[in-house]
Amino acid sequence: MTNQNNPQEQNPRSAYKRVLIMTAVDAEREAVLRGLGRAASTAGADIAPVVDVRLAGVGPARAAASTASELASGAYDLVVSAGIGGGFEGCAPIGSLVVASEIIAADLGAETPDGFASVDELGFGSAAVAVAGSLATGWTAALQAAGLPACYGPVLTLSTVTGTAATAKLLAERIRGAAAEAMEGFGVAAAAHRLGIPVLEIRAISNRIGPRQRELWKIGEALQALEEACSILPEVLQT
Ligand SMILES: O=C(O)c1cccc(C(=O)CC[C@H]2O[C@@H](n3cnc4c(=O)[nH]cnc43)[C@H](O)[C@@H]2O)c1
Repeated sequence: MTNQNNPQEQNPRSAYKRVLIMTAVDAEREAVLRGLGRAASTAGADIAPVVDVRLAGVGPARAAASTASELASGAYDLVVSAGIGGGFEGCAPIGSLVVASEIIAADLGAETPDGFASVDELGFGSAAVAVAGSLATGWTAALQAAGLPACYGPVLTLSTVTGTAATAKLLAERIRGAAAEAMEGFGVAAAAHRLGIPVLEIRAISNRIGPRQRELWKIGEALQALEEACSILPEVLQT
């Protein structure tokens, strides 16, 4: 992170001058800030982009509205949806990180007698937003190189946290390779996409997706992983 007074002059070598990170809740925001703070004390921090971390609120609608309002300043050239999330079994264990390869509104569509039909199939736009691909793969590789368990795969956005094995199975079957779910990514991405601003999503896994067992969520572990991931981000943005 750099001083925010004059970003254009302070980071001439970064492709991204000013980055907006949106988190749902304050505990996530604090974890992101701790990670960025660690990055600020490492070599190269003088050319790192300016990063602002703002609250999105919980759920895609709040996230879209909050992100659109932040982006109205015209100051940002990259947006990141960051926070904790649920991990699909066999893909993303608790404490690991998932960098989105695609951000998918998994419940945006219609139930039909033949199963779920997405908005794409219904002819009302797309339920997927593409991410800044090389940045996303670069972040994943940097996380892995730092010894952190990280994978690259579709991250689903849902307005309702999945709470049964049956729904988890349906989602995994419907969205091939689905790695994680959370509640804000598509809202953040929709706001960014509308303005043509590249977007990323990262989720630190606090719980397994399936039967609801809130008492087993490892939020502290996930927030620690989120902090680690964000300590690496400025370096990734400079390469
Ligand atoms: O209680 C706490 O200390 C605390 C700290 C940080 C975050 C929370 C939340 O409950 C945030 C809710 C947030 O988490 C995402 N999330 C996490 N797991 C899932 C999931 O399995 N399915 C969907 N979303 C999940 C989601 O993005 C929420 O906004 C609490």
